[in-house]
Amino acid sequence: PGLRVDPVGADGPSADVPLVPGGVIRHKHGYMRRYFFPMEPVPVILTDTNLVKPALSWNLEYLEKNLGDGDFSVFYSKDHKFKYYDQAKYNDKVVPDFTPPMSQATMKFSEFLVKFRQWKHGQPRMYLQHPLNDSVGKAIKDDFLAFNWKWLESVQKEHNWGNLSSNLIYIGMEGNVTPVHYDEQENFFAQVEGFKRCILFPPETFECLYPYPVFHPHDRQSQVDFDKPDFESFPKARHLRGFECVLEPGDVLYIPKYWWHHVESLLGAGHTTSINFWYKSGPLTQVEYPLKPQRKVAMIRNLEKVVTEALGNPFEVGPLFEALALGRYI
Ligand SMILES: CCC[C@@H](CC(=O)O)C(=O)C(=O)O
Ligand SMILES: [Zn+2]
Repeated sequence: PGLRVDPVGADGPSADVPLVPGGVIRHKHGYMRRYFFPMEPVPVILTDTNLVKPALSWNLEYLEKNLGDGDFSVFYSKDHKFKYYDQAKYNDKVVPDFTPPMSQATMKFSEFLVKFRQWKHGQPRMYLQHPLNDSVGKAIKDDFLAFNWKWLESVQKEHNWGNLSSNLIYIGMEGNVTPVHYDEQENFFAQVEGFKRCILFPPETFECLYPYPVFHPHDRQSQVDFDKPDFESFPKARHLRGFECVLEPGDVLYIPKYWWHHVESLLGAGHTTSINFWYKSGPLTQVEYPLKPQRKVAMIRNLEKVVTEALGNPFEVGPLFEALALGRYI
């Protein structure tokens, strides 16, 4: 449903090219949305880790049979974008006109599957995102225990990472997008079913992606809309250059802490299933100079928090930093 001839498709009109305002780019497995910035290939995709090898049999039927009858968190979005927001930061005094861009429901996996399978184009899209916890059935537990933990633990030790904080399973519709954002944890992102395009930008891209203020519900998310960029408000977005790859089942992508990433499920390629492995960072090593960009982003976040708390009002933060910098540092 929803796949129609699109005259602006990369290779000209052909059956089943999805109708996307900005046009699409054909990929061997489906279609990718076209964006305004240049990209080069991600240099390294891990294809032989066997990290989630047992999960390569996790098709929807297997999951329905074995995931158990726990509750699952499912997000709904009126468009293709599932932009994360922190419910806890949703404070109408700080952000008076904030409207959550997606809604969340909790349901049994079987209920999710029924809705997921009968989805019609034009209805709100769905994205199941839930921690793998011990409510899952025995078969899933056994598969999970058979993940390549030995390799993962060797990496964790070698890089002095903290503990594994969570494994989330993601089941998305083709064409779903998680807009560009960064996380504060190291992430091994494993693709299980379907094809996911990941676009990465290094941490120093902070100034071209204009993240929301730390107290905003969209903290860590970029204000730049890749489908409709506002170059007036965010002029440096013109300088964006990304790294892209399309993950296939069995591929693992290392998304380092503070690296920006945009993730989309290829159009015309069926649903996607992914599992991520988020690690807390290890103990702070002593500061080394020159400061790494990650360290500067962490510093900016701390400054925003301290100054916002001290001023007691997020709207005074801008004027204070202007008074501090204009004519003195800029
Ligand atoms: C909720 C976000 C999940 C994932 C993106 C995706 O697969 O859609 C991601 O951003 C991450 O694993 O950090
Ligand atoms: Zn992320």
